[in-house]
Amino acid sequence: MSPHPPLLAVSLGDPAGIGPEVVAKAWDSRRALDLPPFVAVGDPRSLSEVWDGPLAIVSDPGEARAAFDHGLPLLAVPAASASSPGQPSNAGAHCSLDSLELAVGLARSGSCAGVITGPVAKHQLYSIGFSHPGQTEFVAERCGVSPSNVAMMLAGPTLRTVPVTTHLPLRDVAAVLTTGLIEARGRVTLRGLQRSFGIANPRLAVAGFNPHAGENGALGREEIELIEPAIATLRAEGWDVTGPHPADTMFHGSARARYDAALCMYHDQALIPLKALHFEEGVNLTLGLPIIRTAPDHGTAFDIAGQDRADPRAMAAAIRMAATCAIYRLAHG
Ligand SMILES: NC(=O)C1=CN([C@@H]2O[C@H](COP(=O)(O)OP(=O)(O)OC[C@H]3O[C@@H](n4cnc5c(N)ncnc54)[C@H](O)[C@@H]3O)[C@@H](O)[C@H]2O)C=CC1
Ligand SMILES: NCC(=O)COP(=O)(O)O
Repeated sequence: MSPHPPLLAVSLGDPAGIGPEVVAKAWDSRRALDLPPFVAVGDPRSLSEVWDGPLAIVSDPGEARAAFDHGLPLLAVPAASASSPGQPSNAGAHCSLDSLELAVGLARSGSCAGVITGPVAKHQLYSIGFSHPGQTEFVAERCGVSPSNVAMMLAGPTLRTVPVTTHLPLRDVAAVLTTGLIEARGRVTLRGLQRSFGIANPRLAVAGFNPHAGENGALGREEIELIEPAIATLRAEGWDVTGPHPADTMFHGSARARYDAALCMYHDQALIPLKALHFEEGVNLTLGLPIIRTAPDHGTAFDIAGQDRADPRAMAAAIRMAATCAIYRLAHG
């Protein structure tokens, strides 16, 4: 890490999930993993339920840097009622949303150099009136960016994927896919590869939608009618874009070596290969924002919460990636 690492904000996510545990374990490993300083944002009880380490309650993020060596700095957002690990509640969902709001605000105001969001349960948030598909779209809205102009990138050591459509029923995907949306996600991805990863001439591989990328129209016409025109436009803008590729053959090792990111048509097309290869260290990164936002690739894992079984490596990778992007942006604008 750089000699002056940036301070980051980390929301704990749902207090009944594994977010508090993986954030605490990441802090425990801060020296071994050379993590930058961060301030956690969330419910103090959710941490003390699962962790015996030292908490440093702070009232201002400015206090966090000095506290970080000796205790996990926490901006407390107490839940209205205590929640037990593995047992989500409305109070916990409200707390996760308030923590997200505060942590995103710290990044937007410049008090922190970026935000890492802990896992939330989408169905819990929907049940308290959350109207965004996920945290990605929430953060975009808070930053004044249209959801179609951001991209959810899942990044691991040998693969980066971006789904064009995110959280919607599979049967609705074809109706939502448009050439304009594919182009927009492709453009955000290509610029993000330049801006956040320092790849001067990024290569984007675009997946088909149907089996065998439509088999020349015999197995579906989305490739011909929607995807090929989007690829042609991006190429005409000068980008290195290939496809549409049959999705089943674009993720093996030698195929992955031919591109910097894969643009996929729907959630599972992008997330299955990433999690199959890199579940333990996968990072979810939102491209196209004025701020830096990352998250671990996993969810709330209510099935193991409170059992000391949660692996903190994806959270640590998300913290590290946010710091790397912040340092890169500081140097290159
Ligand atoms: N960024 C976010 O906020 C995300 C939130 N979710 C939410 O999480 C909830 C649960 O989703 P699932 O599909 O069950 O995915 P999940 O990632 O929570 O769990 C899937 C499986 O992986 C295991 N697992 C997950 N993270 C782990 C870790 N760090 N260490 C060890 N084992 C781990 C779990 O125990 C479970 O068996 C959903 O409500 C979903 O909305 C899911 C993905 C991302
Ligand atoms: N499956 C990825 C995921 O759920 C991440 O969503 P988001 O809350 O970061 O938008």
